[in-house]
Parts: sequence; C-alpha cells; structure tokens
Amino acid sequence: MDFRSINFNENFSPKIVVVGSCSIDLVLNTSKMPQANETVLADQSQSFFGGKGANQAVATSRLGASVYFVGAVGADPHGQQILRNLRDENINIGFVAEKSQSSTGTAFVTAAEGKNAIVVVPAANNLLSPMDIEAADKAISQADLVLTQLEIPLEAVEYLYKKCEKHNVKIALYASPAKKLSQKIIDQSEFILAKTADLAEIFGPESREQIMKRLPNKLFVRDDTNSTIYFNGTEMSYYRNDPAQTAHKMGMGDAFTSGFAIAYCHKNEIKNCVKFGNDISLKVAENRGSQSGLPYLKNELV
Ligand SMILES: OC[C@H]1O[C@H](O)[C@H](O)[C@@H]1O
Repeated sequence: MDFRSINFNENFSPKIVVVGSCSIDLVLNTSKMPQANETVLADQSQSFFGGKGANQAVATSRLGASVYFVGAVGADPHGQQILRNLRDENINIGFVAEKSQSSTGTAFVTAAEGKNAIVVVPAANNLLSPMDIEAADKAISQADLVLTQLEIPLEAVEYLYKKCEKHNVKIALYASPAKKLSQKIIDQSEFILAKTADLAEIFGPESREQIMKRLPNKLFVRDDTNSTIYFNGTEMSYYRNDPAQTAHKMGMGDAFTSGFAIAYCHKNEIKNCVKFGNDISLKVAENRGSQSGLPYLKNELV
C-alpha cells in the first residue's frame, strides 16, 4: 500500500463527524461455520472494540482527520472502555450520550472459513435520538463531511440528514445493516457504499446494473462473493485471495468507507478514492478485529 499515490494536503486535517454505533465485539474463531441445530467448538474467543460508527471514527482519526463521534453507550464498564478507547484515538467524545437505562451495544461474531456471521445487540445504540444529534449541531455545521451507517435508528439518521441539509454539509452513508432508504437520503448522500447482497432491501428489486446506472458517482457496491467493488460502470478487484493474509473479514466496509472519505476530502479522483478505500480495507482484514489493523497516516507519510 502506497500512501504517496494519493494526494494528501499535509496542511489540511478534514473535520469529520461520525454519527453511529459503538459496540464491544465478542469474536469466536471456529474452523467451521455452525449451521442451524449444530454445535461447533471455537478455538478462541476474543473481544475487540467495534460498532460501525466507532470503527469509522477510529479509521478516519488515524488517517489524519479531526473527528467528533456522536453515539451512545450504556452505563456499564463496556461503555467506559469504549469511551477510553475513542479518547485514546484522539476522537472528540463530547457528544457521546450515556444511556443509564441501557447496556452498551454488543456484536456476537462467529469467524470461520474466511467468512463471518454477526448478530448485533444494539442496546444503547438503539436509543440514539434526534436530541443527541441536536446536541452536536455546531460540530456538524462545521464539518467537511459527516459519515453515518444504519446501526442506529432510522429516525436518527433521517434527522441527521435534515440537519446536514440545513447547514449545507456533505453526508455519506455506509448502508449497513441493510434498511430501505428514502429517496431523500439517496438524493442527499454524497456517496453510498453498499453490499450486493443488500441492494434489494435498500433500493428495491432492480438489478445492480440498473440501480448503479441511476446513481453514477454516488453508489459504490462491494461484492463479497467475487471480492469486487463496482462503481461508475467499472469494477475493481478489492481482495487478495490469500487466506494467509486474512485474519478476520470484519470491518472491511467501515475501513473502505473511511479510506474513501479521507481521499475524497483531500480532493482525489473517484478512482483513487476507491483504490485507497480498498487498500485500507485490506489492512484491516490482515488483523483480528475491526480496528487493530487500521493504519496511521503519520506513520505512513514519514
Ligand atoms: O462493520 C463491522 C462491525 O459490524 C458489527 O456491528 C461489529 O460491531 C463490527 O465491528
């Protein structure tokens, strides 16, 4: 991965506000993906910091952005650990709400055969409200880009879009987990990243080609079955099929979105934004968990 192939303005630190989920990921490594009614043994269980929003906040901060995270934790030790981690990653946590009536979000991940299956218990993430977003009004109004995902209530996402519209601030979406999107969200998004498998739920029953034709320069689609990303009538292979270099495939979409966003803020061509997003997502796949492999711009540009 060559950071020098991307244009970075070293005097510019993009202001990014990430609005989304934060969780503790409990990961079970098994040699075989369990089927229904089957019991398998795990080689190892580990916990990591995760949640799509927190992953994007950490990724963009390590890539040189000045980041605010807007999210929610429960009043429990996991919540405190997450806040400490975000603070250690130089992220402003002034707009993370503590929901005393809830626990912190947890994702239960089974990682096997180079794939993963994730069950998320949103807990506090489901309580993120328009009022929590309102509290971050000033930070949002000053952002170069706002990033969000769909692991928080759609009501909160819709409120966020209205706020960005009011302040004329760009907003981008990683449309995961899949939910049907309103035309307003589609129209207003600067870019949307989605997975092929989720397209019908997000956009309705058209083919990938038809949907992409309607959204040139806006929709970027990752296909996990053939490790390809589709955009603007073209495609780019994004995954080295080298199992030795693959630890977990978790967090690749968050890493892609973040790398793309940073290259975009530094005004790179779309093709190079896609390439940079791909490179960052490969880095994350080489390490366990969704955050540990994310690179630091300051180490790469020396
Ligand atoms: O996108 C990866 C994330 O999805 C799940 O929500 C896990 O928290 C994991 O970190």
